[in-house]
Amino acid sequence: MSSPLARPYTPVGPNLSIFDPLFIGLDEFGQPVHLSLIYRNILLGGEPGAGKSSLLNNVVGHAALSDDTDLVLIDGKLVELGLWRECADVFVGPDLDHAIDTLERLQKVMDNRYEYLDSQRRQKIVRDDVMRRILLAIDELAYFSATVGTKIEQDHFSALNRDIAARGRAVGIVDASATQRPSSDIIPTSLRCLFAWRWAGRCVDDSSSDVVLGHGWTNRGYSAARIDPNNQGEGLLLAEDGIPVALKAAHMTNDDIIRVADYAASVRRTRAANATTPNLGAVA
Ligand SMILES: Nc1ncnc2c1ncn2[C@@H]1O[C@H](COP(=O)(O)OP(=O)(O)OP(=O)(O)O)[C@@H](O)[C@H]1O
Repeated sequence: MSSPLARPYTPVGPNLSIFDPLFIGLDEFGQPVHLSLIYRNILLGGEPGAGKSSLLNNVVGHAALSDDTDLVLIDGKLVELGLWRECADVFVGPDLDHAIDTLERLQKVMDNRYEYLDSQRRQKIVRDDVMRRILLAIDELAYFSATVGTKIEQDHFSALNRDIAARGRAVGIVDASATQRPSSDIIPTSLRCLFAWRWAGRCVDDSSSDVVLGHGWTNRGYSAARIDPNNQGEGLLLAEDGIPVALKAAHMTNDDIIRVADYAASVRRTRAANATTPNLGAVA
């Protein structure tokens, strides 16, 4: 089986699919790096300013231009993903109750989809399935799991996110979570292991880098603490079956994002107006 990193071709939007490879940046030789999101989750970690939100915007941008994908965006800072609000089926700002309510509904969608697959004697959705794919993007994870609300609410949020990351992939739900607090309480091993893709931007120390990439990578010579703090967007990208590769993340300026988001929103409005089939996976 070829590596998901090796897929060479991405069509031009708006006919993108979340099944198509996502262009995510350049490797240390200046070569484009693509990755496949479907059936996988992506975790982004690193110190403030490392470039996580910028990279997450690439992920959301690809999904926004993907005709088969709904967006569920949860943004503790409101402004990191806020430019995609018009494209989103659900947009959650710094509101833990709303975030929990949204994840509970997503969990229900996930359960319904499993019942449907079971009734069809199938294990996972495929490209020509009627079920729409869903991107769940969360920035900043720690805001909801450790900062606001009570411990019970935070744990409930974390449990929901973990369940969706664990069971959502086969039913077309991709979880992309970012945090500037890569510590074991925010990203326990049990959560990290659910993310096939992990990108560590500049980290304050080796142990933070290992929290994102996995224990032992620093000892093998891969630590995001060695990244120049002035080199924003530079990081180490790890696929589940590989070794970390240096990646300079693709970067969209604010104006770029506004242009892409406005275009994607208008395509989505047109599609919704012309829709003839019900949306089986709607979370809105
Ligand atoms: N790939 C990139 N190429 C060039 N510049 C970048 C790149 N990524 C980020 N930057 C620059 O770094 C700044 C901070 O990036 P970003 O907001 O993505 O960091 P962050 O890790 O999300 O920080 P925080 O945790 O504080 O939100 C951006 O405003 C941009 O100027």
